[in-house]
Amino acid sequence: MRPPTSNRHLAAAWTSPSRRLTPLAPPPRACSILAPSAGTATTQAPGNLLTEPIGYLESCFSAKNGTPRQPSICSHSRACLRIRKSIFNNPEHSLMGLEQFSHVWILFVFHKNGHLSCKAKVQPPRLNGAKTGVFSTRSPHRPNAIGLTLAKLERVEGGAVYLSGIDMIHGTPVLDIKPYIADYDSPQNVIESSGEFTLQNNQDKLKTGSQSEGNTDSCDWQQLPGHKESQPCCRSKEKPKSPEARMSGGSNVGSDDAANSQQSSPEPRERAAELGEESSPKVAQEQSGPRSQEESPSEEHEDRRLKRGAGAVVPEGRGPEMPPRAPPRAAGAAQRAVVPAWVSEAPVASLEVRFTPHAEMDLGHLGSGGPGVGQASFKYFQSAEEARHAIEAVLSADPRSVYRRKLCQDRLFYFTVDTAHVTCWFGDGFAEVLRIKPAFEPVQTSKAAESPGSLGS
Ligand SMILES: C[S@@+](CC[C@H](N)C(=O)[O-])C[C@H]1O[C@@H](n2cnc3c(N)ncnc32)[C@H](O)[C@@H]1O
Repeated sequence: MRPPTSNRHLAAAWTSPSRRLTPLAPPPRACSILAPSAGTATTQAPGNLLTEPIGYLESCFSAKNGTPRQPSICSHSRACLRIRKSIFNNPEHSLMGLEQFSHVWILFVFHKNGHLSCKAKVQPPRLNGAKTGVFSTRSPHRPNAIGLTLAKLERVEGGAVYLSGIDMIHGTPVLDIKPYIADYDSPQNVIESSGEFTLQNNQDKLKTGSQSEGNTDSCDWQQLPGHKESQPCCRSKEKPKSPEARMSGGSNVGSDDAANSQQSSPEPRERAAELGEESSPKVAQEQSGPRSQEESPSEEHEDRRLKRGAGAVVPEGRGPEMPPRAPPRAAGAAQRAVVPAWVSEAPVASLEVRFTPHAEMDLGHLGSGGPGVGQASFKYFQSAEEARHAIEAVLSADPRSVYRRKLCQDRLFYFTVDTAHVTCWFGDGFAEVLRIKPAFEPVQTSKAAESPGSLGS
């Protein structure tokens, strides 16, 4: 039976690593991605989406639950991507020069979306139950289940790329890697450069495209009634760094372009960085007043095939729907990345994170491969302290779905990071870690010696 949406195709297609060049059902519009098949001259009919993962991510997060909602939440989260030999006979050739960049964009497939419907409106955790259009969010549940993450490039080794600050789970099919180049990828720097974008055309972009270059961190991805469990959201006590800040502190040398553009980092970008949205062009709403665009009541029941384009309407993020579009921005605004108020002033506070003495002890044992732990130690973290930071970062961002946050407050929450299986509960304004046990099935890396845990800092 043919699944109803291309999303279903996309997610299903990548469940099996052996699957190659999967044609998706022709969508109503032309779209094409050529698969980077080694030496193959690939042709395709318009409307077919042909992709082949360049590799499958080895990540310290084994499941969606507890995985940060954006990469900047947890700087210690690590992963490794090995370029497959079926893509390039000599994978290392394809990575030549990449080590000169400090950050990379990772394009990937949300292959574990689970339920495969795609709604026009979603409920980002940051909105605590309010809805907004899927394209104004970073929800994994989108017409094409493609994710975009800006990760720190720790090092390149042969045909493998070692990353940190990631928000993808183990086994995620990766479609592409691109270097982060601030001059190209940041509105501020686009304007300052003498490249192909001018102030004027950037302003035009902002005016015409103000609806939904999805740069919100939304996460829940709670797709409305019936969908019980969703995924984490992102606010963090751990102060995430902008790409620029991270670059300047990093050991990698950025490109000239990237280096030049590190010097200016407008305040809105810092805020965006906290949301993991640090460097894609932002053309959302200004934080000044809302402007309504009504939608028909029936729209919330429509899936992606039925209707697009109408903006969601939200009274300051408190109503059932999201804030509306902002009025045309002033000329100066084009020089800055802008995000809606509901992103920068989300109603969900970051949490204080506590560890019970028992949990502290567990963590110590796990880090040292101590009693009851067998030979398990961390594969990605370099120390118990690092594991602790990562757990704190994940929890302070309140990884619960809106459903859990509102209706199951007293339930225990579990997640796994690296080899640590964490049990905690949430109280008013805090999360408390109760137990940390070795995960039964620790995240595997293909070679212990090449574990991202051995990354230099
Ligand atoms: C909100 S998305 C954001 C991803 C990316 N930064 C973006 O903006 O497209 C991150 C969440 O997606 C979920 N996730 C990560 N990898 C996934 C995968 N392979 N399949 C399905 N969901 C995934 C995790 O729950 C994680 O918290």
